[in-house]
Amino acid sequence: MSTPTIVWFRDDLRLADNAALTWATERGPVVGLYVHETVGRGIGRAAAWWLRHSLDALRESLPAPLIELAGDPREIVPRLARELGAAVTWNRRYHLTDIDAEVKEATGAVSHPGYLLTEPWDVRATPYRVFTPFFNAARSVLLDAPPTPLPVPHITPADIGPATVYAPAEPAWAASLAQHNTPGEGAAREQLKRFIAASADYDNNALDGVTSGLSPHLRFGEISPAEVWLAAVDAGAWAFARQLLWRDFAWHRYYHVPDMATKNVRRKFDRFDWEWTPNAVPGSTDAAFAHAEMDPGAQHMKELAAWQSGRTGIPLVDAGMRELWATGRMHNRVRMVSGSWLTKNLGIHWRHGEEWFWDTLVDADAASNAFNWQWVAGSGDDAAPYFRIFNPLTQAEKFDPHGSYVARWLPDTADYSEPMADVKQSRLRALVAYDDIKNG
Ligand SMILES: Cc1cc2nc3c(=O)[nH]c(=O)nc-3n(C[C@H](O)[C@H](O)[C@H](O)COP(=O)(O)OP(=O)(O)OC[C@H]3O[C@@H](n4cnc5c(N)ncnc54)[C@H](O)[C@@H]3O)c2cc1C
Repeated sequence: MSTPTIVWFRDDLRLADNAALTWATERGPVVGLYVHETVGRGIGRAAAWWLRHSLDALRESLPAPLIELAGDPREIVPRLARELGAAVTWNRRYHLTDIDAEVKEATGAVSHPGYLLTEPWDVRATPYRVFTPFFNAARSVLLDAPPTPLPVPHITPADIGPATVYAPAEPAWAASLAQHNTPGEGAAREQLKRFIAASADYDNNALDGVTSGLSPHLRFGEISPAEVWLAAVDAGAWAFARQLLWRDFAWHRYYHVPDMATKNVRRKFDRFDWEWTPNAVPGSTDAAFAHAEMDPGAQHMKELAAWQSGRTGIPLVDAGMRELWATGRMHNRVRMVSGSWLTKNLGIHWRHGEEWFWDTLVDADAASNAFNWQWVAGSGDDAAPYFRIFNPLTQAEKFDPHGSYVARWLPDTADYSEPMADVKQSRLRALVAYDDIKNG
């Protein structure tokens, strides 16, 4: 039998339109590998839940062994390649690139595109920092040379005996996540089909509007963005297709600004007078927050805890935070409104919000989360201007006019708390804080 090829699965947990898998199949027998990486930022708990089930679905559909190991891929992948006498291939990711470079050097691995519609170095030599020109250029690239998704290949399994499986524990709220989510390639394709049938009604502003619900499927690569893009173009769903390019844009920016999850993109925000700057906390580092060392009695900690648990006294914010906890998802508009409340009205640093979303969103991804938090806070590329502070009361009137979203996630208004901050006063305070840095 010819030498096997290891397909190192990462954010591409699918068989269809998987360039690395197709490439490996054409060479001979295939063995799948997933590494639960212990280097870099650990995956959040809700996303880890999704990942577990997505890997189980992949294992069921992949007609080849799927080895799961935990550790440093720079050690694991070359070792396994040596043991099996195997070649290595993968689909590219746009972060942790130093790790991939080392593994490539050690194994001669071959990489392929497929996580994004466009490569970060392809749309323009000088990367765009503003979305609209990026969108126009990327759309032209995609319309001039439409992507051509690959079919599911005919896979020959490598004969390696029983595959190792590593199964991390489920988070405490997994039962509730399971009620609202179905991970896996089959579910992703079903979801796309359902959405395309309703895509004429796409509206990502109204809180009861139709959206695709595809973000966690795209996050874990259970369906390729190329397949989703072509379905959208076919259906004439342009407003939706435009959102897909926000995803590419966030990843392109993250590729060029890899410390986006910890540092203000617009450095004048380093001087902003946040109530609580993460690296001002004794013992904390950029990589990890030392929550245990903080004073739980401090006002800003109480405020953060109230925001996390949906008890700020602002109905739209609290409904959103409860939706997040119950489902691992949150409507995009409510993400913006609750993020604005935390960073602007409560004056708490955006990294605390980013960290919470990282842990509780099933679609949490390194680029989209950091990019959007900095967008909300005003400190990012093409960000909402700082003085654009969402008023959560008028936002609710406009986008949830019958109150059905709030009623769904916040039915228990009897013991409902008073707002922790006055909407108007806290807005004015935020604007004064911004005045201090705006001309720097
Ligand atoms: C503070 C904040 C944090 C966020 N964190 C994440 C995150 O960790 N992961 C994530 O996938 N999205 C994130 N988003 C973007 C957006 O809220 C979700 O992608 C969207 O709500 C998912 O629902 P949907 O699949 O029904 O979206 P649809 O409206 O159907 O959009 C289709 C797809 O386009 C992409 N998309 C849409 N809006 C955005 C956007 N603003 N930025 C990047 N991609 C976008 C997603 O892949 C989405 O599935 C965040 C937004 C905010 C304001």
